Amino acid sequence: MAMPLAVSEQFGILQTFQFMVLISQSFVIMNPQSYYEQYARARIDGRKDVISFAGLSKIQWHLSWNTLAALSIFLQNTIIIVIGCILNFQFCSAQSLAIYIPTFLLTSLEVTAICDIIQHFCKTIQTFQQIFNVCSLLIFFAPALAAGMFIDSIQKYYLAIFSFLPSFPLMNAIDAGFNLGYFNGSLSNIIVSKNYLILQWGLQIIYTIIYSLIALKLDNSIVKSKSNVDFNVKQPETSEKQLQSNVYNFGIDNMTQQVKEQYYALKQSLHHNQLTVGSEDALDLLPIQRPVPSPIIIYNVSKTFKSKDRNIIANSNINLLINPRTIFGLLGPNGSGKTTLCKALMMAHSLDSGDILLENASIRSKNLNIQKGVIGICLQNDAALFDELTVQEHIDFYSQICYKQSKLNVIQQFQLTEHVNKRAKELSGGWKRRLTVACTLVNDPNILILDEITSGVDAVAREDIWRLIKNICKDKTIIATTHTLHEAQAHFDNIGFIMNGRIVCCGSVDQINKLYENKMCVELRGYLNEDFFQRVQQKGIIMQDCQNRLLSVQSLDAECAGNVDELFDELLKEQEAGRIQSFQLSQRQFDQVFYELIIITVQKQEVNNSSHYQMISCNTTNVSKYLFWDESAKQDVNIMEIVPTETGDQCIQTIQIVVKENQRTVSDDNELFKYIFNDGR
Ligand SMILES: Nc1ncnc2c1ncn2[C@@H]1O[C@H](COP(=O)(O)OP(=O)(O)OP(=O)(O)O)[C@@H](O)[C@H]1O
Repeated sequence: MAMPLAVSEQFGILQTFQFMVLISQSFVIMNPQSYYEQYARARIDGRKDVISFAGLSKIQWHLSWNTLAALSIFLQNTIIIVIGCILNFQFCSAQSLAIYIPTFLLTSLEVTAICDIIQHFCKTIQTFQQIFNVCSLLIFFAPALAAGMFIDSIQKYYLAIFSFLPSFPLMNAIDAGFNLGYFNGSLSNIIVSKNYLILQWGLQIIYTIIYSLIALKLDNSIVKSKSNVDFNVKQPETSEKQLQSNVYNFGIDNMTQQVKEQYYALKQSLHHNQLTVGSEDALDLLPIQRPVPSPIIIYNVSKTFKSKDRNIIANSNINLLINPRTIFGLLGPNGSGKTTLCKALMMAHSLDSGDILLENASIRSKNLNIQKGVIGICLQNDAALFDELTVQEHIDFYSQICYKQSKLNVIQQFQLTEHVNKRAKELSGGWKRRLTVACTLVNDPNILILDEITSGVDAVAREDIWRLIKNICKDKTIIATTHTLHEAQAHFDNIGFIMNGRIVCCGSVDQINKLYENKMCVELRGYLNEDFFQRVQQKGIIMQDCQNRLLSVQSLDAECAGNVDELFDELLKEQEAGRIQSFQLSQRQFDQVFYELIIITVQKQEVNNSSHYQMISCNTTNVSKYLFWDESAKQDVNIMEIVPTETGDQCIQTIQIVVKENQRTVSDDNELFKYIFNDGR
């Protein structure tokens, strides 16, 4: 071994080398992926797979891990020292090696034992890192720096005191002494000459044993292989809806390893992505290959939710063809089945019958490729957002887990720039909705499902959101649900009205408007006599009351055959004659069309072979009585729901009744009552 140079002779190189040593040590201790963090992760995780794989007992595994850990640190430092020897640095003498190498080994054992203790008090890897870093600062660097700074000015024999401290402060003090250029080699001489080295090793062994015993005592996971730690610490708490949203938006269920494995396995097996359809009927209906972009075909889709006492038909024989790159709106009252259909599209539940073709593949083929990366869905209530994450963190998070990443700068596009550092919980409803849509678009899906994305958003923000979506998503097929009729009229290309799980009307906004262009609404103060009605009827105008005549303002519906002018003239004559004080003639609005459709649907006695819908009005008390008491009726009849009518009469309620499949059809209310309640009431 070459003789060490004097400090003054090697100062420049030494400084550089010392700096490297410091950096390497900082890296080991501070880096989140550092060796110790890996160790803690393994400990916190429990690594049952490693244990069973190696066939080791838990304690054996723990000890082997400790030894491996120690060896790894030892190797790292040995390399540094050997380089130092080759470069003939002062501290790399045989004497120094004798101090350092075994000390590093022992120190590493101590540190892993300390990791065990720290991890016991940590619920997450992050907390572990934080505590470990603070401890590192306190027990590694602070004493080391202090010792390094004063090492030349203190009496040599006081250095012995350091030997009685837990050993790594001492060794790091020596390290720092070297690294910072304060130390000139005399300490190693003293330690060796006074046999402090042996004392120090002895102490290190004792400390390691003590730390390990404390760790063993504290840490049940070693003994019971049961961790009290949530390993999924990088993930914010995730609700079922959020999970669905993540899965269906981005295709990677990063919450459970199992799903991830399945995903990759399926991805591989679906390498040769062929069109597959779920039923032979669908095969008959649809050609095998379709050009891209392809329409979405919803064919004969039905879904019934079964509960203990009743079945809810959420979707019933739905058939829709949604052209690519168009916006299709699903409108319907609460509980009509919109969300259920959206969920069917994203394969959140199995279908009772029918099939859906997306991107030339059937959802029944369980071809995960068609959902992952293809469909983006914004569920209601901003389910994809995490309260504690900022806007930027959301985009980063979804960018990390997405299947294919959009080139779009969604933050900019959705004008979220000034909110990037706000947490989701600090955003207003409208901004949350924007962020939800932005998160969905990170994955650049071909098909976008927007379930009531503008609910609770003011009119201006609503327009803004739609303007942005239409601007950004020109090449996407969008299926949107809404309760806002104006929104549907203004922004959707085609609309499907859904009621009681059935599509009752479907077409373009223009087509639907056209159906009603001759339908007028008349509001007037005063009363029209029978003569008036007869007169207009002769002109082909059919009018009827739609509200209570007792009100001073009378509302009437009028269906004109293109002769609105004549109706206006007749009304004017009535006003001049003093029979009415004022009147207003207007075209039926889109929302009135919608409400009318609902009324028509519920009034229409739909009878077909498979199921039968009835609306009946009856006394609430009797309904309740028979609903719950007449067991034989319950076997044959499913009561869907009880909807109070708007008559204001509390004892009259409208109930909707669905007769089970293959029961005989019932043609009128009386017979239905008889059928249900067996007593003709
Ligand atoms: N998981 C389920 N279990 C049982 N019933 C369900 C389930 N999901 C939906 N339903 C029922 O299916 C029907 C349709 O529900 P869906 O959520 O599809 O309606 P919707 O049109 O989206 O309503 P809204 O406009 O209120 O969101 C409702 O009667 C609902 O109670």
